[in-house]
Amino acid sequence: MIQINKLTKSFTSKTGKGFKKETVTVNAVNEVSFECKPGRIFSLLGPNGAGKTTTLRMIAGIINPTSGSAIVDGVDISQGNNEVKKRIGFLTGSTGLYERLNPDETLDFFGKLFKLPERELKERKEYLFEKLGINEFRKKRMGQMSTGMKQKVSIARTLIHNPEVLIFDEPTSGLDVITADSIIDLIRESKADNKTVIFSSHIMSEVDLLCDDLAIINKGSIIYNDTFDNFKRDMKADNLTQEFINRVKEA
Ligand SMILES: Nc1ncnc2c1ncn2[C@@H]1O[C@H](COP(=O)(O)OP(=O)(O)OP(=O)(O)O)[C@@H](O)[C@H]1O
Repeated sequence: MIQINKLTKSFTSKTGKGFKKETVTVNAVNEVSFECKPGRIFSLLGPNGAGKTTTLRMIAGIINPTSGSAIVDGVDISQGNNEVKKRIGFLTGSTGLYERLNPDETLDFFGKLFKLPERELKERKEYLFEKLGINEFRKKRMGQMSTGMKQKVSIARTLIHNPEVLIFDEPTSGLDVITADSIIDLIRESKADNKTVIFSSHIMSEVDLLCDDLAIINKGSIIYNDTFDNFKRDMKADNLTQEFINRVKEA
């Protein structure tokens, strides 16, 4: 379960030189509240720069909110991010991988970091490698892999400790349809295992495949938050993408 209440993030930066130096504040996320339930997939949908990544990074304890609160699997994020990290798997575009390691070594490394017992680590690794089609390149160094291969390994590394809460920031970004499909399949399986899943996207077709609950974020504020069934039922446009565009423009 994820419960967030009035989560807000402002970034302040300095621009210009000498006397012309100015402080600029960007209100990236503005009093955002929503709830993600176990056994359901929650989509955070929004155009570029809407505040999706910033929201997810706060939930994952990577950055501190300016104000507001988030409870992740019973843990308040303000209590420190180590407890939160044990409970979540966070996949983002910048998920780090060591160039010199192969997938086998990578998962061993992260499994040990989470103090997984050896047998559990082995079973989990084999399951994820099979599920994501990593076996054929499990001994290849990360530095020699394609974008899609790296993304698969990033996902396996994110899920190695079998977390209760899965946070995916644009999980299929840059992937071909076959690779994207195996990731969508894994997300569905996590839902069947009663995990809490949240993913961000700006691709409506992907949302259509996975979503149970939907929030649309625009310019840092939530402009829609309901079940996906209700979204489809109340739709005025001919298709989901157009409905999304209309709602963002009308907000
Ligand atoms: N570290 C930062 N410093 C200053 N501004 C930032 C920082 N991170 C994000 N922003 C700003 O906050 C706003 C929201 O950015 P964010 O990355 O959360 O959007 P997004 O919805 O994930 O976009 P995209 O779909 O393009 O990835 C943007 O205006 C962005 O420029």
